[in-house]
Amino acid sequence: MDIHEAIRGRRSVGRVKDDPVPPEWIEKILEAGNWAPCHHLTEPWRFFVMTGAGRDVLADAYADIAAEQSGQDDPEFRRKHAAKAYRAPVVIAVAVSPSADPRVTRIEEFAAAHAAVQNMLLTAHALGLGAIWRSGDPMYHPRMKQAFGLQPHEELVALVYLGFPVTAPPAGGRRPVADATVWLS
Ligand SMILES: Cc1cc2nc3c(=O)[nH]c(=O)nc-3n(C[C@H](O)[C@H](O)[C@H](O)COP(=O)(O)O)c2cc1C
Repeated sequence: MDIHEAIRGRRSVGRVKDDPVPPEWIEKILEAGNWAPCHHLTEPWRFFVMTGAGRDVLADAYADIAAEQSGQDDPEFRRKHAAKAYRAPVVIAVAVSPSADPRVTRIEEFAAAHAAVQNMLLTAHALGLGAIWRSGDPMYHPRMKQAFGLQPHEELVALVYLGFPVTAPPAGGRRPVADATVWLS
């Protein structure tokens, strides 16, 4: 797929089938993330690939966070929130592990991890998969960090849900790029 076609044709696809995604496709998506640019070659991204029961880690965290925030803890309530983890057959949690090197600017470590996510979304799209970058308040909760064994200085930056799309997404839209651009010549 042509790069411009991939960039413009990629859409956030939230509704995907339960069908499994071939592991080699997942590897391809991870490989794309791993080739993102990064200042000082820190490669600060970390990937947690959840499939099948591996998604229970995320489900339990969603349920615990919702229970803590609402004060409700009945099984039905927990199940409803846990269900979010099973919206796709593959969920890849992307974290950033910022380097301690004094030359490194923390915000740039996040920039690199975000670039990794975009590489992954584009690769998923080029493979014909549907994918969506999800965050949401629970992603930033300490319980979510604990779920993936992150250290205090590390953060989750994305929960990438992916699978085979149920339907083709509607065409996207953006304002004209000129509206976001200043030419200095
Ligand atoms: C940092 C980030 C976080 C996002 N979090 C969510 C989310 O929690 N839920 C969601 O439905 N979409 C989320 N999105 C996807 C955006 O809603 C989506 O990219 C936007 O609507 C544009 O649609 P498109 O991706 O199809 O072009 C997120 C996107 C980014 C970049």
